[in-house]
Amino acid sequence: MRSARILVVDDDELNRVVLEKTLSPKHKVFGVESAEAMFEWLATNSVDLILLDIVMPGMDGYEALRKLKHDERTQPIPVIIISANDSLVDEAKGLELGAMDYITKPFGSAIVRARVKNQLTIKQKNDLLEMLASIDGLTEIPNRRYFDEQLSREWRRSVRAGLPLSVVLIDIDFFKRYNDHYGHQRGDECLKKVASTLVANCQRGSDFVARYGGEEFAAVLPGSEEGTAMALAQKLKRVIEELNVAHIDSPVADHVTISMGVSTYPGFGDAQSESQLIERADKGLYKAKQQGRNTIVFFA
Ligand SMILES: Nc1nc2c(ncn2[C@@H]2O[C@H](COP(=O)(O)OP(=O)(O)OP(=O)(O)O)[C@@H](O)[C@H]2O)c(=O)[nH]1
Repeated sequence: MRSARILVVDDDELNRVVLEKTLSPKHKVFGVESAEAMFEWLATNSVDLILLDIVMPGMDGYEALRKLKHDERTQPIPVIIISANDSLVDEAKGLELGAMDYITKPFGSAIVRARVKNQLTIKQKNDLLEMLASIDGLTEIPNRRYFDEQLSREWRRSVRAGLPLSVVLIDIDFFKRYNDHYGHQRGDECLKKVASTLVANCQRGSDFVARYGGEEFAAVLPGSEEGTAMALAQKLKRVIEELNVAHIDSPVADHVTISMGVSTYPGFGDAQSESQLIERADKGLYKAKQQGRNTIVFFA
């Protein structure tokens, strides 16, 4: 098992030190003395597992657990309660609130190590499943499911922070003709090449590209306004042309080209939801197709 990042939340310094000794050096262990300090720490740090005490001054462990499980950013972090409260009622309450395990104090080092190992194994498997469920099988880039989830997250973040968010819908021109002419297998190869080229050229900050549908891709550009999004779309158009993948049956060029629709929030006719943002990019893409393909249209 790889080394994990573990956060110990306990007001008793001795407990923190003992747990750190128990789990180091195999794992990187951090300690904070209160639930409030935990949330502060989590705002800027990532962690694989939390060991949480219940009775603490200020916010208690149950309240902290409830809060952790209510926030989509901290909800997936497994929590093991380590508490001197040894009644079945306490244990049941902790598990019902979403803790993965409950260890009573005084604890034995071997038990702590074994239970931590179990939870980390489960987390690793869950992370792998989550990753596999988010990847498109053919192109090995993020799939539609990942796109929908992330766009929705980025949308909320942009609205909250008052920051722009752009979407680019990308469609390979005359791809049916490509398949018909070169065969489905070459079609698959072409999709893979286009996908990896789009991804390689869309790496800034939290930008990402996903496979949106058959021969459609979508780029999400958090923090980018119209000008930046259009500049990126121009670049994507150029790099796909530069791939120079032969497409002799295409009426627009002798190589593979793409058409794009771009939309930005906030725009002139402000989108009220992420689906409206996509709708507008889709209208842009439709216009780009109408205008003869191998082109980009911004839709406000
Ligand atoms: N090889 C391959 N082809 C696919 C895959 N997914 C979708 N397609 C094909 O993509 C083609 C899309 O065709 P259309 O929607 O008519 O679009 P188009 O031919 O690109 O035409 P325009 O978009 O109008 O330029 C269809 O022939 C699909 O069979 C895939 O995974 N592999």
